Amino acid sequence: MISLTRPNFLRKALGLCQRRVMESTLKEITNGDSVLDIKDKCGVGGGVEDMYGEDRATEDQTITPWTFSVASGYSLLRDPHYNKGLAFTEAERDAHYLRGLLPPTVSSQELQEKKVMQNLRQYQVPLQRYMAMMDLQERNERLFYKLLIDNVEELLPVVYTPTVGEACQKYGSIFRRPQGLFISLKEKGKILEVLKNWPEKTIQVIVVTDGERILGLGDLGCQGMGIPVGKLSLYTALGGVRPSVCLPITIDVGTNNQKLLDDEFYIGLKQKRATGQEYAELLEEFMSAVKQNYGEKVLIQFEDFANHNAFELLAKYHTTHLVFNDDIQGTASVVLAGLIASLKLLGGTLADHTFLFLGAGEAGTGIAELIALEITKKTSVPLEEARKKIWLVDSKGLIVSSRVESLQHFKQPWAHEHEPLKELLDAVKAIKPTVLIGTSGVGKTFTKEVVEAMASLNPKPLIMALSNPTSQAECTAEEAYTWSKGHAIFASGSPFDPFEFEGRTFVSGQANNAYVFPGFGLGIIMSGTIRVYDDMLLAASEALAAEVTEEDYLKGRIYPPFTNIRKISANIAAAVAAKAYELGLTTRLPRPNDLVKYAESCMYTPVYRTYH
Ligand SMILES: O=C([O-])CC(=O)C(=O)O
Ligand SMILES: [Mg+2]
Repeated sequence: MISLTRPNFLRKALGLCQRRVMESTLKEITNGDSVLDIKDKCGVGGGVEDMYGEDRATEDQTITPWTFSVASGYSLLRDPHYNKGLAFTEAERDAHYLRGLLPPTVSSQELQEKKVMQNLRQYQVPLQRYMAMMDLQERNERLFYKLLIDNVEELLPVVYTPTVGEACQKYGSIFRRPQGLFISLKEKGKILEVLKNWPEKTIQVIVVTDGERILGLGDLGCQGMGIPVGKLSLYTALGGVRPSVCLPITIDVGTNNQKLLDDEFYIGLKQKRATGQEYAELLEEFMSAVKQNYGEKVLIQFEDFANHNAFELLAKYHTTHLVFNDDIQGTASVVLAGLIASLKLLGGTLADHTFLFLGAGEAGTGIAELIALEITKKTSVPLEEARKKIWLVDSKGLIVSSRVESLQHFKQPWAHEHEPLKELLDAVKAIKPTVLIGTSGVGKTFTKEVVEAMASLNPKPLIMALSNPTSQAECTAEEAYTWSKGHAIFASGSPFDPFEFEGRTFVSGQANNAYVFPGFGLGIIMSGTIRVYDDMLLAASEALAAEVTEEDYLKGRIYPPFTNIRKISANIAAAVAAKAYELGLTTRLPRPNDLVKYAESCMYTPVYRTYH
């Protein structure tokens, strides 16, 4: 097996030369002469795709002297990309020097899957399951993804919210092997070099955090790394983006979390967060280095930045880079999908409803803006008017015009005429919303009184408790159904088990951005889209809403089950790509005729490959 440590052109060269290389003794080829040698022998030229210092245009750039070799024997068993454990066939054991390194039995991937699932289920503590899954990812990547894809409903809460939240909180203590790239203030001036230390040269998606607002858990500094790692494993499992093109990154500018600063096991910089110019300069260096190293078409997903930086980074880079903020845009797209779907149960159009948010940060204002945009697209109502159907409450109370001077800029469009109100309950009574959405990051804020008030105002109140993880949910599924006497339509950011109330089983939906970002990213990558536009988010929302079936509605859910997520992702990818083609933002030309089929054909599958 050729291990994956080579530049783009080498990949091509290898395709042609693999046999010749395999036939010659296992030789290590370093950069420079021997690499060029291979290129010559294979007749593969350099050119515009070749950005790793092997052509004239980039010859003044420094490079990392990665080597590649044919993995076999002991090292093959320890290479997570190629290891198959007991599933190596007799022929492979002969051809790859594995005899004696494995016990005699040969298992199928299915049997391995059954065994690992059995083992996982024996762990009672969610964090133990998380650690077992991370170990599997480190040991046998394909088996990890096979498990995740085949058992998505069961394993999503393990590798993603809520357990990933606890994992980040304890990341220092459970740390075994580094995952992803850490870029700290110490690397200032050297970020391009750091990127070159990553063994993969073709990267299509980066998820990056600075750890300042991890889920609803606050500043977890460098330990936020669990989030980019988890999000990218969903890119692969749910969206079919190959693991080798995914790169998790944590930018460490310090932390203001005193508990972490005092923790002897903390893995990050032990200093207060850098802000202002120092922060902006590091981010600027990062953004340019990414573009320089990976080109225009790498998707950079911002994740779990604090409000001020999240909005600023998106505003600053959306015209020059392929960027997407999951918490602002991904969450908005998923919630809008749920709202569109819920109209079948609630009746009317979006414009007929009144929305009240608790929380006016990234998710709250992002969702609010996308709802307003959808209303303007569907009616002739101008944006300003559409916004008036949407109200937000922040930690100081209802956002109203008398507060406008003191509001952060992203809240200002929501400052409508109204008397000031401090409490959510008062706002519910005064505004009379049909839809209540929690995006505050603060748990237990949809109290019994609030839910009862919603139920007294509406025959079917729509209640979304979006904050993550479960501990931060504004209310639980049980509370929403019980307090509304079974009338609420409920969705939450983290999963809740089905709940039985007065003989009826309610299955709530998980309004989590995980429904959209994997398919959204796939659509962008497969079409070679170079910028993200809001219309693409709307297309994703409509594609997701279209996946909700009668059967789902009967159970009271406004999202489809995650079991079908690969098909859903292909449809979202196709809808996003179709919109990008329509807007002229794509570079993969000509446009494939059947975008759904094309999306499916691009998707990574984790079945074992046969090694010759
Ligand atoms: O990660 C999740 O579950 C959803 C999300 O982006 C967040 O809560 O920040
Ligand atoms: Mg997030």
